[in-house]
Amino acid sequence: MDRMPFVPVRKHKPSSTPPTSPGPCFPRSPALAGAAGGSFLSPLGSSTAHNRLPPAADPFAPPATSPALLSPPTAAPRIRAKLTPSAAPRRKALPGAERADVPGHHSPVKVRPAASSPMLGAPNGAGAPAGGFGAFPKVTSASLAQAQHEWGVDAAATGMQSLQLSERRVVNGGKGGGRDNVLVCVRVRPPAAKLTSAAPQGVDELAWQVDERSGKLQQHAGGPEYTFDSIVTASRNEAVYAEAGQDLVLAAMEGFDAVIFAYGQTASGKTYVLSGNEANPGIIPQAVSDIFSYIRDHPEKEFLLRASYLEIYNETLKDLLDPTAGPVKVRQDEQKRFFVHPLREEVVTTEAQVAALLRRGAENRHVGQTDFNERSSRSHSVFQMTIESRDDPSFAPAGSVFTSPPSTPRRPGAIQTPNTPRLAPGTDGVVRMSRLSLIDLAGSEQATSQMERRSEGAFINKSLLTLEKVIASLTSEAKQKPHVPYRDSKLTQILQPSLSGDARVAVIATMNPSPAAIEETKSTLKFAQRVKKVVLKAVQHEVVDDKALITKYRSHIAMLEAQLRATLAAPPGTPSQADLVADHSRQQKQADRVHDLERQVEEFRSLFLTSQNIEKRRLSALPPRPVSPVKMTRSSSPSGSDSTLQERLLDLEDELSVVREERDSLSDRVAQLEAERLAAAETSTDARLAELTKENQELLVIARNADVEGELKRQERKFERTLERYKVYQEGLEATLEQERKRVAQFERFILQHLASQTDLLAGRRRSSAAHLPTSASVTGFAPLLAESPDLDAISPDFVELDDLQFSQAGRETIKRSGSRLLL
Ligand SMILES: Nc1ncnc2c1ncn2[C@@H]1O[C@H](COP(=O)(O)OP(=O)(O)OP(=O)(O)O)[C@@H](O)[C@H]1O
Repeated sequence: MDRMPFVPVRKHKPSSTPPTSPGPCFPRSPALAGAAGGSFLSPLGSSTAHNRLPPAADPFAPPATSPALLSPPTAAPRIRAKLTPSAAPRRKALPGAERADVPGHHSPVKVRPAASSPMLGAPNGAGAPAGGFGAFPKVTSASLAQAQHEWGVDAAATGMQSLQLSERRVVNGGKGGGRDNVLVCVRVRPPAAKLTSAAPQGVDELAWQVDERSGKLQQHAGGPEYTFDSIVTASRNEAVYAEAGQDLVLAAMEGFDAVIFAYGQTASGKTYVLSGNEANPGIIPQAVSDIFSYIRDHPEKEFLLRASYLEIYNETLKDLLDPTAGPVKVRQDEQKRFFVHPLREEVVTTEAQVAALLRRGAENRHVGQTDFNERSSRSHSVFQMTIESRDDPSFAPAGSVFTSPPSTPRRPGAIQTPNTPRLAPGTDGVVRMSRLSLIDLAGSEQATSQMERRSEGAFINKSLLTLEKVIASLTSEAKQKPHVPYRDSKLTQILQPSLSGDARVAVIATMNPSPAAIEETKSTLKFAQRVKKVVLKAVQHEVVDDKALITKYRSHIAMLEAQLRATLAAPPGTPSQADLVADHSRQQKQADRVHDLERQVEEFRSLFLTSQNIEKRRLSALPPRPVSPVKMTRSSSPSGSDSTLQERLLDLEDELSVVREERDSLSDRVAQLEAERLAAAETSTDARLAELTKENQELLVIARNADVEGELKRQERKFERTLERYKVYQEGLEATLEQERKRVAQFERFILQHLASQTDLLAGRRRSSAAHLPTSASVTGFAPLLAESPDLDAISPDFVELDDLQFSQAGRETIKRSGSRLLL
């Protein structure tokens, strides 16, 4: 399957109605599905089928395959713009999306598709209107029976008797005169009691009487009757899409700008109808699905699609695909048309890609809880798809052989496949460029209990009020056309190019049928009534210069191919023994260059969508189909043995499919090799990176070590110097100490001598006093005497005459510090 589950933009409680089938990504309406083998036939190509009123019992029963689908697609109407000199891009659109609009109310490019077109539906028959929006016939939607079944509402009891018809007539089918009005479809939400399982299962009182057949609506209590293009009460979103979406999507595919917006009070179902949920896909997923189906069904064209997604919150624009980018602004070009810049646009090639993009954008949207809606959109969101297309000159109608010569010479031996470039440089045709805008407006609300919600509400209401004023001015019947205040809000600035005339516009007015919401519903209906009067003159946009992205990409591919040719044509290396290595590396470089150019060409080509590659993408998701024995037999039988042209064609088709398979397997091989090459490159890059990191770390360590060493050395030197200083100091101290020691010893000696002499003297005196010994007795033997004398301790230093002693200053101080009484 090429469809991935579609995740809705907003979270909704699953519809009370079980889906008719499990919800694939962007599931098609069962009404849109083809009959054969579940395969899908373009809903756009089979609009006839949609117009058939489905059986009452099963309003979404698959229609029979339209034979028109099998007709050669060349029968499609070819529409060419007759561009005047002033048809150069009149408005500067989004970056890379310049467009040439055709001025004038009677535009030569405003073409009504032929009713007999196989793409556009059946010949004008019952219910197939002509002209205006009706040029693309309307389809029926769900019946009252379904609505009643879904809502569990007794129509008689609720005053909705008029809904009891199983078929609805096409409302407001045709408008002539080259002018269209805005298409307005009212979508009536189920009553609250049916939305929440928590709510009592009683029947909500309904304030409105709805007649889906005539598109009329009136309050039970009386009051004005409102008439719209269509009214849908069914829960299934397919019904709304059929009424107000599909025609516009088709128009967009044909080169018309188209805008669909949902308007209504908060919680009335705007997001539900636009985005829906997996079980009940909304307008956006259905539109995307149809866009891809249209491409599948138009092999004569090639397409380039891109998408953008932005929101307006509190009058500030935010690019939902690139929310961190700088401020997004609305600017005006020289034609005074507003455009948004800068805005990220992404080229998309599959539905799954678009679904992913929508999911990404939705995650960045502002939502909050209000008194009325658990997840209320607090912003207006604008999802846009830009569609570029052009005729494929190399297209050969179904059944014919692929005969066009390739525009790019291939390398010898390269397999020529139908995927070779389709357009040679210089043969580019006119490009159609259009934009489909799907806008989910924030809900208007009268009052809310929360502060933040209140300020948001003020912005929301202001922009909606400005929208109303703009609509009022546009529909004014005053002779002098009033000023249209587009400028007063971002929303109206963005809508200006569409509302001012050259786009197709549909408004889905959503309403809550409860009496509690009557005032808001009335104001929604009044708005819808007014907007219906806006007259449009939609024009088909064609671009003849190279402003279209499709042309730019094609030119780029041509340039790359030229480079590729030049690289391939480069003379082969002249190997010489001496220069063998250099030559080898040159050849390697050349091969890499070729590979790179081929990859680039392939990458750019893959952005283009054709019925062929879209189908290939879809099939590549399926398991490979074995070649049937019949085919093998036929392809191996000698050519010419089948004489009929039919047989020959079948053979050729088989050959073609073999070549395609071969091509596919080669592409796969290329992809595999590329992946291997990238992996190898990555591995070697990783290895080199690791090496460099290691080296770097080592260098860092070395650098740091170098530093540490330096630091250590510095410290060491410092320590050494300090040590030296200390050594000197120590030496000084030691010298001083030595000196002091000497002095002390000297002093001791002196004292001892002094004591000895005193002792001697004393002893002499004693002797002389005792035996009259002479006082000149020798002091020899003083020491033993000193040691032995018990009286020595009693010798008082007081006897020493300090003044007589030879002390140094230091010695004196030492003695002083010792507290000796010598100095006292
Ligand atoms: N037709 C419907 N069928 C079933 N459920 C619906 C339908 N319309 C709305 N709902 C439910 O009603 C609730 C509110 O719907 P939704 O969020 O779409 O309203 P809203 O108009 O977008 O509100 P807001 O302006 O606050 O964003 C949702 O839970 C949604 O599922």
